[in-house]
Amino acid sequence: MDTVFLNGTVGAGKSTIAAALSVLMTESGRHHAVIDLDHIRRAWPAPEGDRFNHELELLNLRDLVVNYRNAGIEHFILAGVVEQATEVPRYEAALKSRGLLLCRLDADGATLIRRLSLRHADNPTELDWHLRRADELAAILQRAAIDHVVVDVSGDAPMVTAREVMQKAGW
Ligand SMILES: Nc1ncnc2c1ncn2[C@@H]1O[C@H](COP(=O)(O)OS(=O)(=O)O)[C@@H](OP(=O)(O)O)[C@H]1O
Ligand SMILES: Nc1ncnc2c1ncn2[C@@H]1O[C@H](COP(=O)(O)OP(=O)(O)O)[C@@H](O)[C@H]1O
Repeated sequence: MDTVFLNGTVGAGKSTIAAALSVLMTESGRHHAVIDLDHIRRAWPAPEGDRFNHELELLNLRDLVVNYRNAGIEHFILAGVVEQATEVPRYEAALKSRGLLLCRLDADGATLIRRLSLRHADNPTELDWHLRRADELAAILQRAAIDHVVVDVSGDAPMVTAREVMQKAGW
């Protein structure tokens, strides 16, 4: 297993847990990289029919991974969204992965509202979009049921969740 893909709805804590995993991997001396997929698909405009710039994200990932692997990186921690099973092998190919754990972070509705309200406190329009998308995407991900493991993140501190994910990945 060389990759953990943190999946989950908007505000579930993907970026936060990715950072916590990085701390644990550093502590145990393992070469790794964190790739926040939101960052490598943030471009405007997005093409018709691909509003989240998914194709550009995959192209960017493939190129980044070449550089990371040349630099000796052996483990990848990704934070992003996978809605469909057909996308998993596309990520594995872009990563040239020897095993990918798709791990969904699941938070209850009240937790999502609390976290998003804090994160978007300065922008009511953005908060409104994220709250709506959080519900919608949570339902899509639950219905799709493609994740290898689902970890509840409603109560725990990020490092506690990160330890649980490390264990599930066998890292
Ligand atoms: N299918 C799918 N693929 C990728 N990303 C998805 C998807 N569905 C929702 N999201 C989440 O949408 C949030 C908004 O992203 P952005 O602010 O970059 O908006 S946009 O891409 O410009 O539309 C951003 O959430 P936050 O990271 O919480 O802001 C994305 O993670
Ligand atoms: N385990 C946690 N406990 C408390 N707050 C958290 C936890 N995980 C995430 N948060 C907070 O919730 C918000 C959303 O987390 P973030 O990592 O940005 O989610 P995502 O990447 O899934 O959109 C952030 O403000 C973050 O600081």
